[in-house]
Amino acid sequence: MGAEQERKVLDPFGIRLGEAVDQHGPVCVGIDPHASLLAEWGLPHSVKGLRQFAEIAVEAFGGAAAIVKPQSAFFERFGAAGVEVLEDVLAGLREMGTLSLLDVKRGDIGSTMAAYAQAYLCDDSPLRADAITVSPFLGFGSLAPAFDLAKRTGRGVFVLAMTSNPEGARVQHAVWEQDTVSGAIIDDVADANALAPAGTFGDVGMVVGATVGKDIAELGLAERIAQSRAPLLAPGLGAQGATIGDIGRGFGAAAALVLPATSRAILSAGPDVAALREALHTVQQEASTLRSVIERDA
Ligand SMILES: O=c1ccn([C@@H]2O[C@H](COP(=O)(O)O)[C@@H](O)[C@H]2O)c(=O)[nH]1
Repeated sequence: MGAEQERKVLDPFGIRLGEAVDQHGPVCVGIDPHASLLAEWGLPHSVKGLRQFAEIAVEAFGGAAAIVKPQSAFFERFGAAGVEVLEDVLAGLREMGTLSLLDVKRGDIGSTMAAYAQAYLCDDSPLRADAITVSPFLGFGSLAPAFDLAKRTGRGVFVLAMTSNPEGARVQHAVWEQDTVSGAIIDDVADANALAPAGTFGDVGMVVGATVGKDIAELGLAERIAQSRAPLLAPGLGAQGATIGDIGRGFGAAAALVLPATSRAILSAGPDVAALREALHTVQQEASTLRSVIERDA
């Protein structure tokens, strides 16, 4: 993408995401360069190995997935040189016209949150992504600087609501003023998306693990999640044990908003680019089948 095109004001994130999902299906594939995957791919555990891994992943997934989610931690662990590779991953996806969701799970007091927002959501930030993950556990209101900047620059923010790990429930299912913490976050996100045009995703998404379908049912949250209009990043497929079928069974009315997300289960098909694309395609077909069933039953 040329500099001229890059300066163009982006359409709202929710609209761009909807178009990408229509084109490629809803699957979000992760770029998580685990030490074990570098070894499996025959790459050295070094910045050079990280770069090769990242270049192969961008080649495989760019232009093939609706949205690609690099996990910042696996780049940060190599220090400044690793972060430089992450910048190049984000630039590579941009050049290929593929949406990026940087998984950084930021959250802090408002004034510091504003600086995090500038780091990832500004048009001229070297680490800019189309969307980032954020943590609401310093209070939902503390995330306002990220929502504001994302809105101004056509970007998105995914708020942790019901995470895929078993430890999350202790905090997220806690009850306060007769509602669960997750329930309150879901309603705050719904308010943030209140002005989204009908029939589109809102610009504020949520993280709701593919593993938590049973909890959604038990806590009676499916309808409230569906009302939020939030695109739902649903990690947990494959390596964490969840299946596309679990989403179909557990998410009820909210299933239509789900972006099933997986990293290791697809990356373990590498380093061959065609094999990575094939692994992605298999998950995309399963997710598309689920989508057709949901649309048929709606
Ligand atoms: O609740 C959450 C939030 C984020 N993640 C992230 O997604 C990927 C999952 O990787 P797999 O290899 O498919 O297990 C990883 O980057 C996590 O940090 C999550 O799993 N759960």
